[in-house]
Amino acid sequence: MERDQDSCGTQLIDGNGVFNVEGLDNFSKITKLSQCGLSYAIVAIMGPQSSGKSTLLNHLFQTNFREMDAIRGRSQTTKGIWMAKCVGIEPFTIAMDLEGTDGRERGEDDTAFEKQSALFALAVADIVLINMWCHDIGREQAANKPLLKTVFQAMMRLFSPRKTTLLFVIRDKTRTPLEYLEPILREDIQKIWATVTKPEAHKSTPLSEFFNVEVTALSSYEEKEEQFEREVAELRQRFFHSISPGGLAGDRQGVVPASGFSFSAQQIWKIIKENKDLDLPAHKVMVATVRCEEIANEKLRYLSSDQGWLALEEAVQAGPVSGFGKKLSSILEFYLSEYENEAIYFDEGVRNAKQQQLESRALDVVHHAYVTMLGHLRSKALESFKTRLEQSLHKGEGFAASVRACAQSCMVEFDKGCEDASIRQANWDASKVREKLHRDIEAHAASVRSTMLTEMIAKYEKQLTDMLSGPVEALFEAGENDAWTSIRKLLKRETEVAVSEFSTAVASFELDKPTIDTMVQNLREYGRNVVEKKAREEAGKVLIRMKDRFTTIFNHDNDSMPRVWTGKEDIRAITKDARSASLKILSTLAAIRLDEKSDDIENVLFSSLSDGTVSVPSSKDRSIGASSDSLASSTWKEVSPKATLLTPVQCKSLWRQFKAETEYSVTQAISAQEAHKRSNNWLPPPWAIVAMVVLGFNEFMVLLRNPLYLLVLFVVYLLSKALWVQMDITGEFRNGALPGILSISSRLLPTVMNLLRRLAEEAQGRPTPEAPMQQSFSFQNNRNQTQLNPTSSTIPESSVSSSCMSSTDSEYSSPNLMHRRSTKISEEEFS
Ligand SMILES: Nc1nc2c(ncn2[C@@H]2O[C@H](COP(=O)(O)OP(=O)(O)OP(=O)(O)O)[C@@H](O)[C@H]2O)c(=O)[nH]1
Repeated sequence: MERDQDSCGTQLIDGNGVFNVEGLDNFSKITKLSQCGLSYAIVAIMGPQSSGKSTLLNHLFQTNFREMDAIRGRSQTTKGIWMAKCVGIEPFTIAMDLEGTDGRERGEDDTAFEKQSALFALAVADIVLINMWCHDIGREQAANKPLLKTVFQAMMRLFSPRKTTLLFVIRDKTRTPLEYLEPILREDIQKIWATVTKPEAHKSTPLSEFFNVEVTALSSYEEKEEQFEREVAELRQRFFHSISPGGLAGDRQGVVPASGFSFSAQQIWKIIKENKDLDLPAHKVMVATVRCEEIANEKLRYLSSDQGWLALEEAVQAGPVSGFGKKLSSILEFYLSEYENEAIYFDEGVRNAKQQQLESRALDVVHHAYVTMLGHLRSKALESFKTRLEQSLHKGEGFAASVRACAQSCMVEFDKGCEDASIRQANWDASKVREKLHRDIEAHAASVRSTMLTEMIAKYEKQLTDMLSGPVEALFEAGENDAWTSIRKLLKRETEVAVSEFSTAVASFELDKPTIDTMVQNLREYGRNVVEKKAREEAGKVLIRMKDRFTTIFNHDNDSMPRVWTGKEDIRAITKDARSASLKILSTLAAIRLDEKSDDIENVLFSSLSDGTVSVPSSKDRSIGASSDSLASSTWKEVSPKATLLTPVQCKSLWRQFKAETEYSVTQAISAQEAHKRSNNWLPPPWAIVAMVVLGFNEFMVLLRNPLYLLVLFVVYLLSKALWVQMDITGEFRNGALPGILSISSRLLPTVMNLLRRLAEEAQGRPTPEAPMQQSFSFQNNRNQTQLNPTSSTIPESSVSSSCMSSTDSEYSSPNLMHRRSTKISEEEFS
């Protein structure tokens, strides 16, 4: 039983020729046959039925094949083909017990299975024991002759010699020594070999090329058991290291690796059963193909479920993995070497081809992880570039130099990462990812450069705006003769400063010259535009500027002191000066003069307007002089439309509006002068005073003698004084006696009533409501409304009539003076 367990006896093919696939796989698994590589041997035994084959194998290899019970007589015990592991023999040796030949059980003519099993034994076994009775040697009708013929013919169908060892075991040897028997046997063998029909290629091939022929003789097991045992033990020794050079199967050929034995045996038997020719070399390639494929698939399956690989795959999804290439390489290496170890004994061509396939498929399995890894390396390098560039720029390094240095270090870092991620088994190309990184870096650098340049340009533009806007406005406000000369100088100076600073700053970007030139040109144009814009703004406010200038000059003396109209001032000359200064402002703001080109605007304006031909039409003279025709145009001579701020027509209209709105000031000044003169002459003439003293002497004395009269007189005085103050009698008479009397008469009754009501309310002790204040009409200086839109080619005539007074005009806005607004000043007073 123990022996049976060790040898694992299994029926390989049953009596009906059915191959026991499961049994063979089980046998291979238990005996670990598949791990033997080429280091295994197969010994088969064939011979007549009941010739003691099973007995011999069992004694020789400690197997447990079924033996016939001697007492029951010679009948067939072994059906089909059995196999068992030879116990204690090195290397691994399989013993195959074949069904006996010429058996009565299958009938005389049924030799098909005999031939099939003989062919199978020759195809798979390295050593074939031919069991024969000693007494059959030399006999013409011996049972072994058809057997040998069958063997030799089968060998011809294998296509190639395997150098199988045929060990003739002579059973029940007689006293005739082996030395005499062996030549006879060999002669018999040669004779049979000669009679076998051979293919053309092997017609003259000697037997020795196909077979190693060995002969041994054993004593009868039944009669001389001890001697049999001894001789069997000696024979057993010959099976140790049988496949080594010099061993029984030392020069065997076409061995199928042990892991392919099961499949090979199945296929061989299948071909034999189909009665096809058995091409062993082709079969070997076929077995190699199938087995290598199987091994490769198995390794690929193991790789896909490898814990190390799965962990690495998961880790790389989350981020870059240090030593990625090394780890992956060793995992791949492990499975590829496993394949190599298992497939090493198969056909080299097939093995290598399958190995390449396995490598390629294994690389396909892991490639996505590599791509992910490269993606991480790329984004990491890009982020690193961004950070380093920011730091470098923060330190004040030049832009182009920073980009170069950071890009270089990041590319080096990426290359190192790629090197670390690369695997030994593949020469994967990271150049596309590298190029992408390069492009990303360049795109980022371009974006930063663009932002920085935009900021820098904005900074210098702001600098220009700050340096030009205020001073230009001040120069326009000052209205000096050389305003545009000063503006040109200012623009040139500030533009040069900005351009110089900008050029220094932009140098670190290492831009090409045309680009820098364009930027500088743009900056220059920007400065110019600032001035032009300011000029247009000022042109829009020209009316206000003119009025301000007029008011300033008209209301202040040469020492900038407010003027008091005493009657000594030459209002005509002062008005002319003030209007000239205002006209000068109009001339300055009529056109942009940044190109140092001379123009005739000032002359035209002065000649057309300052002589009084354009003025508020009066009843006396509504005609427009011939010289005003020069302003009936929408363009200035020698000034481009682009540089025109105020067209001649606009200037004319503005001047008319200006004059209309400043007339009031002049009128007020004249009135003030007259009033001043009158106020200095309010006492009656001396003769009237003397007459009053002489004629009123009696009344004066009466008053002195009667204090009641004095009291009444005092009350009358108080009332009169109150009325005087309340009604501003002096003010009312400032514009003449008749208007004064009319005004006082119309207001006298309400004023008296008002005074009485207030006195009554005070007598009752109630808080006195403020007397209704005289409504204050003030002409607010609505500058915004009067701002002129310089882009407009024409000024609506209606705007001329709208009042646009400066702040200083408010002094003329008291209600009692308002009605005088209608007073027309005669043309000769101003012209
Ligand atoms: N004369 C003689 N008989 C033997 C010898 N060895 C075994 N026998 C006997 O021969 C008979 C058949 O033995 P097996 O070993 O079963 O023979 P076999 O060739 O395996 O028989 P099959 O498998 O049926 O073909 C048995 O009764 C054995 O005792 C021997 O050396 N000489």
